[in-house]
Parts: sequence; C-alpha cells; structure tokens
Amino acid sequence: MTAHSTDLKMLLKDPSLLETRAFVAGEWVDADDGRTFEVRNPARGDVIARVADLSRAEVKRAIEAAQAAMKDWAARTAKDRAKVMRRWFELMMENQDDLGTILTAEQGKPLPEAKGEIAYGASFIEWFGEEAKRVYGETIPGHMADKRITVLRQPIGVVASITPWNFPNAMITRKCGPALAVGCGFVARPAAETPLSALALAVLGERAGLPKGILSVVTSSRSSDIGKEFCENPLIRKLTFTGSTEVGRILLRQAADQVLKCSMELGGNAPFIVFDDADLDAAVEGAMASKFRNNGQTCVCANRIYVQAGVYDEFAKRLAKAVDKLTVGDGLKDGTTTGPLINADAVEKVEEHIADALGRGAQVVTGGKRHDLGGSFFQPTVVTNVPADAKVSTEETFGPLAPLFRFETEEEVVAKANDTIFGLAAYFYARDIGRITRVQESLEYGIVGVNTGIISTEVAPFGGVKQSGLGREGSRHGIEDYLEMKYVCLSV
Ligand SMILES: NC(=O)C1=CN([C@@H]2O[C@H](COP(=O)(O)OP(=O)(O)OC[C@H]3O[C@@H](n4cnc5c(N)ncnc54)[C@H](OP(=O)(O)O)[C@@H]3O)[C@@H](O)[C@H]2O)C=CC1
Ligand SMILES: O=C(O)[C@H](O)CS(=O)(=O)O
Repeated sequence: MTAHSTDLKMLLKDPSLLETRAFVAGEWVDADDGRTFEVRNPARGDVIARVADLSRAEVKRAIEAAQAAMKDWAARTAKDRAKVMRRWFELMMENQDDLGTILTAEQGKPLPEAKGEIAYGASFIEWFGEEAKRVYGETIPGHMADKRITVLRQPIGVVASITPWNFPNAMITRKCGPALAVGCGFVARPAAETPLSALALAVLGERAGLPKGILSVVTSSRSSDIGKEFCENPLIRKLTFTGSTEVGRILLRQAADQVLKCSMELGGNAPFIVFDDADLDAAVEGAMASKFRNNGQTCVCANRIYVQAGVYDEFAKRLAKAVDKLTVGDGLKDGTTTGPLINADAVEKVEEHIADALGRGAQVVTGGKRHDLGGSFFQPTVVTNVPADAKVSTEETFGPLAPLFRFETEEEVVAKANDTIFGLAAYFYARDIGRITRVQESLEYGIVGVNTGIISTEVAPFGGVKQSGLGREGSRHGIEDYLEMKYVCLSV
C-alpha cells in the first residue's frame, strides 16, 4: 500500500476519519479566508491532503468557546467525564488501523509502529480518565481555634497545546488526556507536517461525547502567529509544549509577559552506556530499540553510545550486524522497519553529523549515505571511534545515526554523559548491582533506563531536567500541571 493524494481515503475502513477542516468551537470549519496548506507523504513527497490554514482570529474563537464550554464540563462529576474519556479510548482502539494508516501517511513511520503509537496515545486518555476520579483535596489542622483550613484542587482553565510531528497522536493525548479529564478546555495546534492525526482524534472525541467547544484543533501553517495568540490571550491559563529546546525558549519568553504557566517537553541528547559487565546481546537489542525507533526521530533516542574499552569492538560488530537487518522503505509497505525522515532538513542534519565525525577521524562501519530510494530515506548508520569534540556529542541528531564513543572508567563515562545542557533520558547496561546503583543515582536526567532501551509508558512520569524541559507528563504526577490549588480559610 502507498498513500498517494487520491487514494489515502481508499485505504481507510472509515474514510470520514480523514478530516481536512479544522475543529473550532465544536464545528468543522474552513479558514475564514479559505486558505489551506499542503500535507505531504514523506515517503513519496506527494500531497495527501490540503488542510484549513487558520489565522489568529479563528484561534481566538476556539479559545473563547473552550472558556464557555468549561463551565458545564468542569461542573460534571469526574466519574461522568471519565465515562466520556473511556468511550474516546475505546473508539481510538476500535479505529486503530485507520488512525495508524493516517499517521504513517503523514509522518512516515512503519504502520506497525504507527499503530503502536495509537495504542500508546490512547493509553493516556484511558489513564487520565481514571486518574481524574482520584484528584483529592485536603483538610489541614487550623492554626487558630476558630479557623478551619481546606485545600481545593480545581481545573487550571483553558489549556493551549503545541506539539511536534514525530508523535502526531500521542504527544497530543499526553496533554489533552489530563487536561480534559479534570475539566479544562483544550485548544490543540498540531505541527503543520502532521495535522491529520490530530483531526482524526477530534472526530473520535466528538463521537465519544466531548461537549461542543471543549476541544478544538486549530490547524495552521503559521506556528509563530498561533503561538503568540496562545501566549497573549488572557483566557489561556496554561501552555503545554513539546518540541525543540530552541522553540521552548521562544515560547517561555513570550509566556513571561502574562506569567503564563508552562510545561515544556523539550530536546534531548541521550547517552547510552555499555559497561564491560553488560549482557552484550541485550545491550545491542536495547540500542537498536532506543536509537532506531521512529527512525531516530524521538527526543529519548540514544544520541551518544558509550562503550567500555573491553567490549567496544565486539559490541560495534554486533550492533552493525543488527543494523544491517533493518529494512528501509515506505511505512505502508509490509516488512518495512525504517521509514523516511520527515523532510530534507532532517536528512541534511544527519549528513552534517556524519561528515563532522568522519572529518574528526571517525569511521563508518555501516550505512553513512542517503538511501537508494531517494527522497528523505537514509541508510541506518553506525560510526566508530567518534571523538568527544564531534558535533553529535552536543547536538541532537534526530535521525538514524549511531555514534560509538570508547571509554575506560565508570567515573569518566558518567562525567561525559552528564556533560550536556540536556537532561531528558539516559540508558546504561551493566549487571553489577553496586555499579547500577551508583550510575543510576549519578546520571543527571529525568529518565534513566537500566538494561532497557524503551522507557515510554503512561504510568510513569516522563520529562527532563536542565534544558530538556519543565514538568512531567504521564503517571499520577502528570495531572498536577492541569490543576490549581486553592487554600480556603474558614472562620467559624
Ligand atoms: N521532550 C519531548 O518529549 C520531545 C521533544 N522533541 C524535540 O523537538 C524537536 C523535533 O521536533 P520539531 O517539530 O522539529 O520541533 P520544533 O520545536 O521545531 O516544533 C515543535 C512544534 O512547535 C511549532 N513551532 C515552531 N516554532 C514555533 C514558534 N515560534 N511558536 C509556536 N510554535 C512553534 C512547530 O510548528 P511547525 O512544525 O508547524 O513549524 C511544531 O508544531 C527535537 O529537538 C526533539 O528532541 C520532540 C518530541 C518530544
Ligand atoms: O516525542 C517524543 O520523542 C516522545 O516524547 C518520546 S516517547 O514518549 O514516545 O518515548
């Protein structure tokens, strides 16, 4: 199967899930001025849809509608909101195949991986529908005989969301799940590269019973304009962003004017450390999962692979052998394990990092070039003997490049792993319990995978330290960002 502009609908069991209008205030609308922007299939480069290109005026209407809808939605019981969230979860899973096909068509990841993202995305809707029923307040022993102290937990208000193209479903549900479950209004602006998954999510949310106006999906090619509306509109109480640290800084600066509450899931530079006491086959498996998931386009991908000298050559040989088994191709084609990169810029970033490493003395073990398929396809690549001053040491590649660095001691590698402005995810493989305890405590990261390369789940707090972000998503902690605490002092 391939997704050309005329046949994507033909690939769907329910073609009505392929929506190209924006979802504003409970209505499916074109842009006021009729403008649209193109969505392209990264595997072929052809246009698969033309989507409503909204301006700030339409976004303003969406925000006002969310504010109006919140009154009744927040007044409903958590149990009642949970029923709607549960139905939404069920509809996502019932339509997993179609949602996966739409996601692969616009983002490129292999269909099995896209369907996996749908299940991952749906898990946040399920999880937070349940968590909302456990948002407890508290009473505090009064400080004076005639005072009674209570603490209420209430929805923070209208939430604005800006999300990236690499997980077009799950990055939205990881935010709208908790926000809607506790009673907030939600206005989502998906990446221009991948709006179709967000619109399909809204189709199912409407069918599940979300009240008119409580959720809007404002599609636009003008990300900066929409971001400014989110930061400047006084009805917005919370901005939640997932994307690069560079854009996160821009939004934080803009949000400062209104002292707008922000949560930021930003860039990463994950170290992946293999100690000489590691199970090497397990370490290779973990490195493959962490590095090549979504073709290396995740913020938690292994970005630097440190291997202790005693096992360096053997690990490099086994990793290259595993990489050579990857099958690059169209994500909708059976057997594809590795799709295209999102666009030409992404290809150039990978090439830049490879050229820089080779220029500093590294060697290519496998891959290293654009794929014969052309376009934004790239050969999964392993390079060895990468020096510490290579660009890939400090910059996130966001592509299928596995750079191997050699190290001698535990102290040396922990210092190198921590020597970055980022602090999202880190991984290491070892079996000595003393080493595992020391290293997991010493790594300056929000997430540490020990003898595993995959850490993503709705039940755990996902987020980074340093310049990888602010706040946590998922787990019981992930609901806090969408609640305000109110202290009530009653004089009796
Ligand atoms: N910590 C985490 O969980 C994650 C972090 N990331 C990080 O994001 C990067 C890759 O994603 P990528 O999409 O390229 O990141 P970007 O930061 O470029 O874009 C993220 C989103 O922000 C929008 N955007 C860009 N500029 C502005 C602006 N000035 N104002 C408002 N919105 C804006 C983009 O819209 P448009 O694309 O339409 O311009 C997109 O929707 C990597 O650095 C990766 O590590 C990605 C996913 C998860
Ligand atoms: O966009 C990303 O990189 C995701 O946050 C990674 S994960 O949550 O799918 O692991």
